[in-house]
Amino acid sequence: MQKIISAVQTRLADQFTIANEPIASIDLMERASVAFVSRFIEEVPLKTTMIAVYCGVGNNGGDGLAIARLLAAKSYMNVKVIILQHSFKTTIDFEENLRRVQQLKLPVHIFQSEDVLPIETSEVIIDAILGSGLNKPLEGSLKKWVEQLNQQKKHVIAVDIPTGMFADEPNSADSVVVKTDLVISFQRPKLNFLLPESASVIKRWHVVDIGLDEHFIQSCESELALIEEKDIQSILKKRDNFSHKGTYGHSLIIAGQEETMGAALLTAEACLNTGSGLTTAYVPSLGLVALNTRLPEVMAAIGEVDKIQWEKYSAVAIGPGLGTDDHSIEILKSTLKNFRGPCVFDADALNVLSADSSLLDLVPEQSVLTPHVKEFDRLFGAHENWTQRVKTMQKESTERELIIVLKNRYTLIASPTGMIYFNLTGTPAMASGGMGDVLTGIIVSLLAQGYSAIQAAMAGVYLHGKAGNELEELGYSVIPASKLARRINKTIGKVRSTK
Ligand SMILES: NC(=O)C1=CN([C@@H]2O[C@H](COP(=O)(O)OP(=O)(O)OC[C@H]3O[C@@H](n4cnc5c(N)ncnc54)[C@H](OP(=O)(O)O)[C@@H]3O)[C@@H](O)[C@H]2O)[C@H](O)CC1
Ligand SMILES: [K+]
Repeated sequence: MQKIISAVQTRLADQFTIANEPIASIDLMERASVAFVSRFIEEVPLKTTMIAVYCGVGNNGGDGLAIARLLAAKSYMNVKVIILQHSFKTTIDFEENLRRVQQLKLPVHIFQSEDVLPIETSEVIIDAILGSGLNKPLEGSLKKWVEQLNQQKKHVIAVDIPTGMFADEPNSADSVVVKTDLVISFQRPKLNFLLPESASVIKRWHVVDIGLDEHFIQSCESELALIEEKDIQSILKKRDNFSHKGTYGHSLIIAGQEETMGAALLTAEACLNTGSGLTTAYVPSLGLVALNTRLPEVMAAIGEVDKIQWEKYSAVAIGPGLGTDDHSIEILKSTLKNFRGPCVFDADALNVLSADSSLLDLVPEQSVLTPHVKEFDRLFGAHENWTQRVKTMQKESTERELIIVLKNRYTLIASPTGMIYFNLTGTPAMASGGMGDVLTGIIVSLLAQGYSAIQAAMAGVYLHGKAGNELEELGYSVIPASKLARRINKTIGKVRSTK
């Protein structure tokens, strides 16, 4: 698990590393710039590319100057430096790197506040104007310059963070930020890279290790963390000799209506392929033929709700394609009343819960809720931005002792301990109907196999995304959910075998 730290904590990590490694501040800047350049070269391999490095006068600008020098040393022939003198308060490391650049005789153009920037002729712009030191929205000449750069639609690569973007607090909707194709960021992604609002200014981001003290970072107080593969490997148990289907639990999936049987099938198929010992689907009788034909391993439960033998099941998933009519409400109420084991609430189950908060209050502790953003807002109220949603997740999860999985490009998982885990696996190729049903099937299967609710949510979300990444690598530009429901089996095997 990697802690995500704030801009303030990053500065402390920087100072701690300088004092304790020990390393001179200028050498840490050099190390960061070398790390940037090694990734930059992969992105822009052509040495004749015309590159303009836009620098501020703080340490982000200092990085920019060092990067310009390092690129020239790597035989990039057309590197120039533009210094935007937005302030006369330069840093020592900026001054030292300026001296080194001037010795090399690289072209350096300095612009003062009142100056108008000429049209940029370079193909690539490196944005080293401001980094994590941003303490207010861009205004005045800086704002004007950045607006002008954005209009030119160049290939822009930012150093650490796009100029004008806060690392860990929301930018207002009208604030001006450098629009980037790639951000090469230091040591950790910033919180805001992981929230959807960043999409308008960041196409891709990549983190490079600059050797900040990891022990210090991991000991920082932070309730935000990134899930890593090794966390999932330590969760996944191997299937023991002499184990049998009874060892791996019995999942009940309550899903589907006549027109939405596909949701039930996808959930059941994913559940089966994730290793639930037995899987039963409670579906309308009209769905029996489809279920028996498509998934012979899955048993069907049909008929009156009060005939369900709840004690047979180790875990229940309720909601995909269930509808919100009276019958669906009755099934949900019965589940809340009768089932004592772990439960996943998804899709229409969440819609019913949001329409009746007294039912939401009955959701047992340690249940897993898997809303997408609209379902989340229906459950917990409208939000102005994602920073607010992160706070709400944290509050609702700790107060209600629930695991909340807020599905997104980087899915967030809130634990009742107050921690928020971000998952980085997955791909936009997974943005297709039925993907959520598959995730629900994976999570309920893990619950039935005896994993705790937080383990099932974390492993489920990670493996779901990883299966998507693997399919994309196999050439799928869009991934049908059924494809992923079948792939998950292999993904689990691979993650477990690399233990
Ligand atoms: N910590 C690390 O991992 C390392 C970071 N490096 C690089 O350093 C930057 C952070 O550098 P810093 O000098 O702290 O800050 P910036 O360069 O981002 O900003 C410089 C100053 O600009 C002023 N400021 C802030 N907001 C605005 C604004 N909206 N308009 C105008 N000016 C602004 C502010 O000064 P004040 O006097 O106004 O307070 C900033 O201090 C980090 O991103 C990395 O790129 C190291 O090189 C390696 C280690
Ligand atoms: K920057």
